Amino acid sequence: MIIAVDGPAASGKGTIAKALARHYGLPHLDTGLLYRAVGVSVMRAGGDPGDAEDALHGCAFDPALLADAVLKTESAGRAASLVSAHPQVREALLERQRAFAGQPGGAVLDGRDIGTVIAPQAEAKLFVTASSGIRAQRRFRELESMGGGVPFDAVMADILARDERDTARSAAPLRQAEDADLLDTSDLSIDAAVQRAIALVEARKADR
Ligand SMILES: Nc1ncnc2c1ncn2[C@@H]1O[C@H](COP(=O)(O)OP(=O)(O)OP(=O)(O)O)[C@@H](O)[C@H]1O
Ligand SMILES: Nc1ccn([C@@H]2O[C@H](COP(=O)(O)O)[C@@H](O)[C@H]2O)c(=O)n1
Repeated sequence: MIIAVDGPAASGKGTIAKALARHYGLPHLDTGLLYRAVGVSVMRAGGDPGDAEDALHGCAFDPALLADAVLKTESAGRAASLVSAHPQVREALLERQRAFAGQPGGAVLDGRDIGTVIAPQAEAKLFVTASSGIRAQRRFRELESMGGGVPFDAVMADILARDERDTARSAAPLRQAEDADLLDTSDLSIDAAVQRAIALVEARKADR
C-alpha cells in the first residue's frame, strides 16, 4: 500500500507519516529532506538557490548529507523552498521518489506533491493542514528546543513566505489531490491526529 501525505510546512505531516509507517510496517521517505539537501549543497558551493543552474548542480549532493542535522535548520528550509521551484530540480529528484514509492509492499511518503505527481496511484492520500498561526507556534517551539534564537515574528514570516512559494509555483505546486482526505490538525494533539489519520487510511482500505 502506498500512503501519500502532503501539506504545508509544520502542519504535522512528517509526524503523521512516520506514525503511519510504524503502524503499517512500511518504509517512510521525508521528501522535504531531498530538497533541503539540494539547498544546503548549493549554499555550501557558494551558489544561489534561486538560480536554476546552481540548483541543478546541487542535485548531485553527497547521500551522507541526508543524515546531517544541518538539514533541520531554518536556512536549509528556506533554501529548499527556493530550489524546489525549479522544474529541473523537481525532474532530477522525481525517479528517486517514484522508485521509493514503487517498492514491493508499498511505502509512506510525505511532501508537497506526493498525491498529485509522485504517486497519483496511492491507495490513501492525506492532505494535512493547520492554521498558519498554529504552524508557526509549532515551528517556533521546535527551533527553541534546538537552541532557539529565531524570533516568533521571523518564524511566522517564513511560514507565510513558504506557503506562498509552494502554492504559487508553476512546477508541482502544493495542492490537495482531488481524491485526498483533508486532515486539519489545528485543534488536535499529536495522538489524536495520528488516530484520525489511521482511521482515514482504514476507510480508504475498506473502499478498495
Ligand atoms: N498535532 C500536533 N500538535 C502539536 N504539535 C505537533 C502536532 N503535529 C506535529 N507537531 C509538532 O510540530 C512540529 C512540526 O511537525 P512536523 O515536522 O511533523 O511537520 P511537517 O509538516 O512535517 O513540517 P515540514 O514541512 O517542515 O517538514 C514538530 O515539532 C512536531 O512535534
Ligand atoms: N515533495 C516536496 C517536499 C518539499 N518541497 C519543498 O522543500 C521545502 C522543505 O520541505 P519540508 O517538508 O522539509 O519543510 C518546502 O518548503 C518545499 O518548498 C517540495 O517542493 N516538494
